[in-house]
Amino acid sequence: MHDEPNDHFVRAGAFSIEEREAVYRAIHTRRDVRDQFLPDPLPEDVIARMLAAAHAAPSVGFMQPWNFLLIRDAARREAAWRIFSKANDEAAEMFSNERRDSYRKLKLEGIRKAPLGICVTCDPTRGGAVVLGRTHNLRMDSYSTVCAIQNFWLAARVEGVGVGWVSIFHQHDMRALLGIPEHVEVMGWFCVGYVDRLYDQPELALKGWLQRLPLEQLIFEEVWGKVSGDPDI
Ligand SMILES: Cc1cc2c(cc1C)N(C[C@H](O)[C@H](O)[C@H](O)COP(=O)(O)O)c1[nH]c(=O)[nH]c(=O)c1N2
Repeated sequence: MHDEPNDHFVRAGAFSIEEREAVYRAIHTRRDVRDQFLPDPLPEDVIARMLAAAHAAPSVGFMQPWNFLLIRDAARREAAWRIFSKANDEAAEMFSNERRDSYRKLKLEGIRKAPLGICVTCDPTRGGAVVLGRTHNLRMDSYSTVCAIQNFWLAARVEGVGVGWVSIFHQHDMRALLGIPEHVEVMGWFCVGYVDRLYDQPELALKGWLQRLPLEQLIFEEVWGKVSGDPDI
């Protein structure tokens, strides 16, 4: 028996080395952007490609529960910022002393600076009363919408567009501002725009809030808690 060298054949469906590197580059250099937005409006074809990427996401039972509300109006973005600001003050109070001071120094949104806001929603009624794959965990609709968001985020990266996820607000405030029906979940407000720079690491790591965990500590073998090299239980 001998091993076939890998580069002598291309696995069905595999990308070329250059394509693979490009995809991994998009994944590893995607960033959450808060403050680096430029005011330039995004061309419609760029927005269309990013939304098409979002819409290509997997979804439970193919229910496609997402909607994308595009908000360009500065006054409405200002109102969204006020909604954020109220919740952000509440959030700061949830941390104790030193951590609260560090929290207050963080910039956690670019709602007014980014020329485009996109509110992504999840409609749990989209697929009818019973949805294939969602029968025993109703949250699968939100998980599906997060897949669409991640696709959007990666597409934005390859377009040179920055995206920042803002989740610090009361659902009912955002629903009221944007006329979103009561039964629809607000997944986030996304600040979208060209950027003057991208950090090479998560901003929260650079600012000393939290660091990336070592991957090897997060991979278990066979049973919860058993990491590679541990003796068999
Ligand atoms: C569900 C969810 C919700 C939020 C976020 C992310 C996700 C997945 N993130 C962005 C988050 O802080 C960021 O992704 C991590 O810090 C890692 O940084 P990079 O995305 O790798 O740059 C985020 N960032 C922020 O400044 N304000 C926010 O309200 C949120 N909310």
